[in-house]
Amino acid sequence: MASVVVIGPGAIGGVLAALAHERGHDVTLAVRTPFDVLRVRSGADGEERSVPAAIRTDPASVGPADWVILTTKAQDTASAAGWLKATTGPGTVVVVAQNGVDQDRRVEGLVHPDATAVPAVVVLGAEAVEPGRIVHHGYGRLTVPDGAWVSGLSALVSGGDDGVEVVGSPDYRTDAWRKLISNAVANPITALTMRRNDVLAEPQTADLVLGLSREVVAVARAEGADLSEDDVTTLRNHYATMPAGTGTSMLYDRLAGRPTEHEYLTGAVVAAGQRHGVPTPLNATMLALLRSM
Ligand SMILES: NC(=O)C1=CN([C@@H]2O[C@H](COP(=O)(O)OP(=O)(O)OC[C@H]3O[C@@H](n4cnc5c(N)ncnc54)[C@H](OP(=O)(O)O)[C@@H]3O)[C@@H](O)[C@H]2O)C=CC1
Ligand SMILES: CC(C)(CO)C(=O)C(=O)O
Repeated sequence: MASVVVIGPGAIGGVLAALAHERGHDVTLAVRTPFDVLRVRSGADGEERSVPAAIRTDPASVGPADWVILTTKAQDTASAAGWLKATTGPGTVVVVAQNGVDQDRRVEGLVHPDATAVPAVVVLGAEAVEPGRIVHHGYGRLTVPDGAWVSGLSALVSGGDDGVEVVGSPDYRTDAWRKLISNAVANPITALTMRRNDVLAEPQTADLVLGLSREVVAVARAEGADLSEDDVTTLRNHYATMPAGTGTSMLYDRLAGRPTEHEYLTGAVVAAGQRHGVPTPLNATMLALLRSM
């Protein structure tokens, strides 16, 4: 049994915490807005399970753990500094399960110097409908760089009918940028239109989806990621077949009136484009709109 602290058990952290608890691990939830018990539902009509993991609101009440899974929004990482300091020690593996690229750099200087920070690409559809109450809309995969942590992370959250697959990648940079295509397309379009993902498959958004994706691929290639037009095609096919009713984390934030993560998604694309002299006019336009929301 491993000790696991999930910092920010909202949509993603709630699902991962439930899985680790149900697999017999000692799970602590490090929360900002308190709730009585974590509840996770698989699918909008599925059965809701209660997850009696320990809930803590004060970093002084926790100590170093084997695993720390950070699932706050990227812009909230700095506000979790107290938790990261209290829960990490020599040997702690800190999985930064957030969208964007270079997630591990976000915790530099915030974790114990002998802890290991591991970035994770999260492919998992989930929604926090209220603090501590999560709907897992479907699928689940964490992609991390190849390394010793892959089997340990699998033991926390994989297996069974509802487990999350953990994949060790030999080319994590490419995987992170591939995921960022989706986050620079789907997240802004759904958040700005206040529509669920079906908006991405409609004819009036087709040129925008294509143009935004191609800009991200061009920037990603300049960053050393091995992406191509095939990745754009794959994404468009994916949008054509997505289950009805799903949305994006940025849409859920906008619906709930919370700050959005755009600086770490569209903002990261525009900033990298500027570094490499790769034009990103469509992403820059989206960024201006997102900043004005
Ligand atoms: N939801 C999804 O389908 C997907 C999300 N992602 C990515 O995963 C990451 C997590 O997203 P998601 O789970 O949707 O986000 P949520 O907003 O649902 O959850 C984030 C949680 O972090 C908590 N939090 C924020 N700051 C702190 C803090 N200082 N201390 C403790 N808790 C804190 C929030 O608390 P409070 O209740 O107070 O707001 C909230 O419960 C993001 O990077 C997102 O882009 C990736 C793939 C899909
Ligand atoms: C589900 C997905 C892939 C949409 O881009 C996502 O990462 C998010 O909601 O943030």
